[in-house]
Amino acid sequence: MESAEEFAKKTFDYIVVGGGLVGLALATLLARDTAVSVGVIEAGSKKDDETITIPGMVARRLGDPEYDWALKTTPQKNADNREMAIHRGKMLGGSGGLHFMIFTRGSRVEYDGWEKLGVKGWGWNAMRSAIDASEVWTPPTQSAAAHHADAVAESHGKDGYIKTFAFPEHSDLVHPYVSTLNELGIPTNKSDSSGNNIGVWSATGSIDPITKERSWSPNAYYEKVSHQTNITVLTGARAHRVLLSDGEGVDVRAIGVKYSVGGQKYTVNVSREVVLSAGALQTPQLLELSGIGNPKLLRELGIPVHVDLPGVGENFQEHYSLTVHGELKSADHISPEALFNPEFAKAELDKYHKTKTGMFSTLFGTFCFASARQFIPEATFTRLLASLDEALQAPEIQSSPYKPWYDLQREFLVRDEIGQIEIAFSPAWMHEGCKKEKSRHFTMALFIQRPWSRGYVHAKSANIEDPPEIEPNTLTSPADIDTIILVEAIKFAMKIASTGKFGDLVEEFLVPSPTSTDEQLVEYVKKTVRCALHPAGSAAMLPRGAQGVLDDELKVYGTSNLRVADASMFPTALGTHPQATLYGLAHRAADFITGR
Ligand SMILES: Cc1cc2nc3c(=O)[nH]c(=O)nc-3n(C[C@H](O)[C@H](O)[C@H](O)COP(=O)(O)OP(=O)(O)OC[C@H]3O[C@@H](n4cnc5c(N)ncnc54)[C@H](O)[C@@H]3O)c2cc1C
Repeated sequence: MESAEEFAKKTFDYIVVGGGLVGLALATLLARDTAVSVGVIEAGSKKDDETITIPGMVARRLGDPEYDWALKTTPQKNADNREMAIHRGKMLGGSGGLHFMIFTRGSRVEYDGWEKLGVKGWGWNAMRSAIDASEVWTPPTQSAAAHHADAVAESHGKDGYIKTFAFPEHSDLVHPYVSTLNELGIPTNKSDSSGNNIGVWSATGSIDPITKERSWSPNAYYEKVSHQTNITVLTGARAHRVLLSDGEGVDVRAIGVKYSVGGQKYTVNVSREVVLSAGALQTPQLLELSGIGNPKLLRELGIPVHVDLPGVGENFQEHYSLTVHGELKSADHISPEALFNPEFAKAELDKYHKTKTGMFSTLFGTFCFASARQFIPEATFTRLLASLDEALQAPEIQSSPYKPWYDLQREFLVRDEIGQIEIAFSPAWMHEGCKKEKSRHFTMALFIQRPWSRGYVHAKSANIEDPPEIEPNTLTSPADIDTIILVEAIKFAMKIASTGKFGDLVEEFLVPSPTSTDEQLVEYVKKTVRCALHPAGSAAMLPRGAQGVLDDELKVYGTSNLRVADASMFPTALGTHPQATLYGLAHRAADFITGR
């Protein structure tokens, strides 16, 4: 690390803005060639305390301004007018330091779907190789494999960077829970990373199998090159905009980056390329502040227009989630809630330090990805499809630049290989405002995977210090399909809790009330739905005429040497947790940039 002044004196071959999950991995990959110089500008600082590294301590820094940008959406008119929290990591490694470590891939058909939207070379085969290149997988323990963790070596990378290992500890509720899902027609999936994540399985995490610590960009990538003199990471530095050369009628060129440290402003020059990796909420803001975006919006903010690109900030997609809760007949099972007892927590922490086992060495993650027909009754599904098809005839959809996306969404709704809903099972009571010492409860978190609601992220002013306007347009989908999917998912969760071996263990379903009418469930959805913290798509890789911002090689249209490499590039949300895809993205970006 060096001073802002020294950094500003250099001319780097490559500058990466945002040393987050993708940015820091990408900078490392570029710096493997010691003949080139790489500069990274990261607003946060280095964080490697136990609240970040220990799996069982996840979520402790959510909302802490030292670690979290703690952004908020605008009030969501279809969600009880609530502003929703949208946490983002503010540290070297980005949101990779706040996340819950679930490392899983999307389904083959979804990556192939990106290609159907008009981007070439991003199908499953290409993404699979890229994710393989990022991963060093260790087979699960016998116990984890017996609890349905992926044990298939062919589905994983072996010689990459991020260490992955199935979460080692599991609740004794997993077996009856999985048995019930099987009874309800959801198969056990032996390898969720194989290109098919449908079914029920226990998660692999980005966790070091030996140290049982978080494996992420700072320790898995950057540590490998941090001793080299050709990479310089400036932390605590806020990028304000990319400096562009003007060229009438030709592509503009990035020539440097303006940034500030402690209120002092600097510029740094670049000779080859600038890559924006500030994440799906801040990259569109930086593009706009640099004069790339919708000219009308830029003029309103008093920003000179360099590239007329109206797709910047549009196409914003987010998974939404809510939780449902029930009570078990017996308290006789392992629950992370036990950690609310200070004496037990201290003993567990000692155990973790000495043996790297116990509650702090793990997260409890058993997941179910279900296609629409797996959890929505046939008659309801038929009605839903009919009203959706009618809504899709609306002129604004038929003439929309996103028409191919609507067609893809419709195709994916009826296909059985696509997860429309994710159910994350936890042997704990995670309901707001309730007693935390209770330990005879369970929670199912329900995540919509292919949201039809689409919003935007835009700069609110020409000042980078003003957070962007984040408008996900929650629950504003054609035929109200997002709301209906969540309502049906709640009913399915209630069915799980009253069926088979798991149902036998359940005392009662508590929240929402199992006697709720459909109208009451809609109210529950509106009152409790929240961002699932997987924002994506706001500087999408799509054809320029379809509101695209990036070409197939992640280059910003209308520029000759400015790329985006972060979750903004998703052409459409994927039905999975994003980190595996994003590490794969870092490898693809490095290959494009170096011409490999
Ligand atoms: C609480 C939580 C739980 C999650 N759980 C999971 C999970 O279990 N599995 C999974 O796959 N995904 C999970 N995710 C999502 C995952 O972490 C993100 O999708 C991923 O980190 C996005 O990577 P990124 O590189 O696009 O952005 P980020 O990792 O957010 O990186 C962006 C970086 O840019 C920096 N930056 C922003 N603006 C500027 C500026 N102007 N100047 C300089 N630097 C700037 C930021 O400080 C940050 O370091 C979770 C996310 C959160 C918040």
